Amino acid sequence: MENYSQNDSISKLVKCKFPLSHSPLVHCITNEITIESVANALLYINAKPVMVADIREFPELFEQIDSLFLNLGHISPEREIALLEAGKMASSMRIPFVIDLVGIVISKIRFDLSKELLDFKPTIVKGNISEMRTFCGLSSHGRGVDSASSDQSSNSVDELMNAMFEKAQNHPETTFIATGATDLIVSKNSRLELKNGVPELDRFTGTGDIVGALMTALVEHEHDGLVAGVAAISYLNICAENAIESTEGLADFRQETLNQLSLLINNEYWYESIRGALHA
Ligand SMILES: Nc1ncnc2c1ncn2[C@@H]1O[C@H](COP(=O)(O)OP(=O)(O)OP(=O)(O)O)[C@@H](O)[C@H]1O
Ligand SMILES: Cc1ncsc1CCO
Ligand SMILES: [Mg+2]
Repeated sequence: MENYSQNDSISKLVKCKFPLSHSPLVHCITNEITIESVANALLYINAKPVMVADIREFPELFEQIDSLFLNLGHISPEREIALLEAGKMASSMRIPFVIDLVGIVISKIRFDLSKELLDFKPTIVKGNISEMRTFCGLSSHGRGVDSASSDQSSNSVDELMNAMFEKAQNHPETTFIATGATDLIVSKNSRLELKNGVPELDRFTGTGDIVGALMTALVEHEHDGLVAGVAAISYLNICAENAIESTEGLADFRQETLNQLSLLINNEYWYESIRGALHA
């Protein structure tokens, strides 16, 4: 395994992702708690958000969108129907889409829904480390929508990386991503760890939703979930590293992290700050 210093091969992967060469129209079915932050985060990186949950509009809307974000954060019977219908349509129309496993540790309803959505061959399935452990059938200490520090020990992270790699062998079209102090990005042929970010990212709500939406903006028609995942996580986490330098208090930190989403683009060499390791 390579070390966690700035890593040339990872940097080369993501170099081309920012700034976006066009403004992709990103359809989000997401939770009401963070929906405004998610929409603005997409606008700050020059993508176009559109939040639509009424399935009657899907046939026309799906002719217009470039990618789709399906977030399980606040489900209801109607939302469940919309998530499944959207996954089915994206799959049949070959529109890249991302599933965010928010709160999957809470109930069997969310767990079963995530498995149904997996059948539609998403480009990316992501969650925090505890959520991804539940999804992979491992024990998990997650509470509500947050991950547990006990799931972040190096043994637990190694165990999760192996479980995700096994999943990827059975689902070769999908990239599996677990976020936390260490982020794991796994596809059929690749395993990566990323180490940017600051612990305060776990202290305001919506960072997971935002990073999920950012990767949705970056998936392209060749459905490259791995590169989109690495670029989105690294970009947000380096924004947060910049923000922590100049702020005090969580509300200011939140504001400045979001502000940095629109500013870091101006640094042509932002990707040189990525710390990661690529497993052979
Ligand atoms: N302790 C940490 N150190 C560094 N970066 C972190 C840490 N915890 C989370 N992050 C970063 O914050 C972002 C969100 O990850 P996190 O695992 O908190 O998502 P989540 O729990 O799904 O978020 P949400 O609060 O929206 O539910 C990711 O980019 C991740 O790399
Ligand atoms: C707090 C919370 N509860 C359901 S979704 C959500 C936002 C974080 O994803
Ligand atoms: Mg969190």
